[in-house]
Amino acid sequence: MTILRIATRKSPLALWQTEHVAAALRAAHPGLAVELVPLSTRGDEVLDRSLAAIGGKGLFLKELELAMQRGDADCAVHSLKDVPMELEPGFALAAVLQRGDPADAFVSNQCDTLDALPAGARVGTSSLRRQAQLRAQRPDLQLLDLRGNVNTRLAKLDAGAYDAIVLACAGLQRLGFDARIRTRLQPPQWLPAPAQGAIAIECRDDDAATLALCAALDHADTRTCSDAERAMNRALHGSCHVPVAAFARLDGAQLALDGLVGSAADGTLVRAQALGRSDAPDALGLRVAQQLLQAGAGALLPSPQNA
Ligand SMILES: NCc1[nH]cc(CCC(=O)O)c1CC(=O)O
Repeated sequence: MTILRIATRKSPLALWQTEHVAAALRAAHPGLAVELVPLSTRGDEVLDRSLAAIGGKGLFLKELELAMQRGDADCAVHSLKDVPMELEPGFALAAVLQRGDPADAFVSNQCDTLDALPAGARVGTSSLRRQAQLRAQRPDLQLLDLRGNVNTRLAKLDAGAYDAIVLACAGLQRLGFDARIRTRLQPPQWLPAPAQGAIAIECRDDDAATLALCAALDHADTRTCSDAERAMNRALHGSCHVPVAAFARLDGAQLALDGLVGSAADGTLVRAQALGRSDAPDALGLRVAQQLLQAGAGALLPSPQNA
């Protein structure tokens, strides 16, 4: 391979993450030439309708996968939380990099904490998972839609459209906005999206050269935790249509997984937790999914015919 070409979305966060992967690949393979191939995706272009309405998060991957199929790019960089539980046939996750901060962030120009917001305050987020947890903790809040990239969301907060917003700490930190984080909304009380904070590299599953180059960046512990979280979400048929949250942590050979399913409409939360072995993350994910269903989560999930 003469040059490794990495497809990326054009948002500031996507470009940061892809530059980070490019630098890590150059460091792991001295002499390797790495280039970015920035592309527009339908998920970035259509901002006036909800992601669920235009086809879900897979839209962010489609254009990048087409570029890999055409041979215009060798691999693509994604936030792992935006990658559907089932990859398109012919593609594989060549690496999952060491996770950044997995927590959500409470961001406001008025208050330090969610509890300190005045009654009826306006909070922006389009994530059903975040809406459900906000409703559970503060049923009085007015929840408002908020889409766009991280910079756009902060600009809308600063323009006064919201009293507070909830974003991922990892995205804020990567873009140099650490100082905007007023509170880290931490597990196990507040759970992030499955695989939040982890960056993944996708490539064609028959591209042995790219798979081998990217393998150097794979972080075993992050892979283990994100596998457990994604297995739970997969078992619940989770997608961006469903408020599902999960967080796994490793303690030696022991893996602990917290999961929840919620209702964005009324703030009902069903929670489950289990311990398992670090060499069987998928089994633990399945077990927590079953516990959630036994505890009544099925009523909060869309029925298979609507999914
Ligand atoms: N939903 C979009 C998205 N996808 C990944 C991140 C941040 C980085 C990450 O969580 O890995 C964000 C922004 C956010 O949720 O605030």
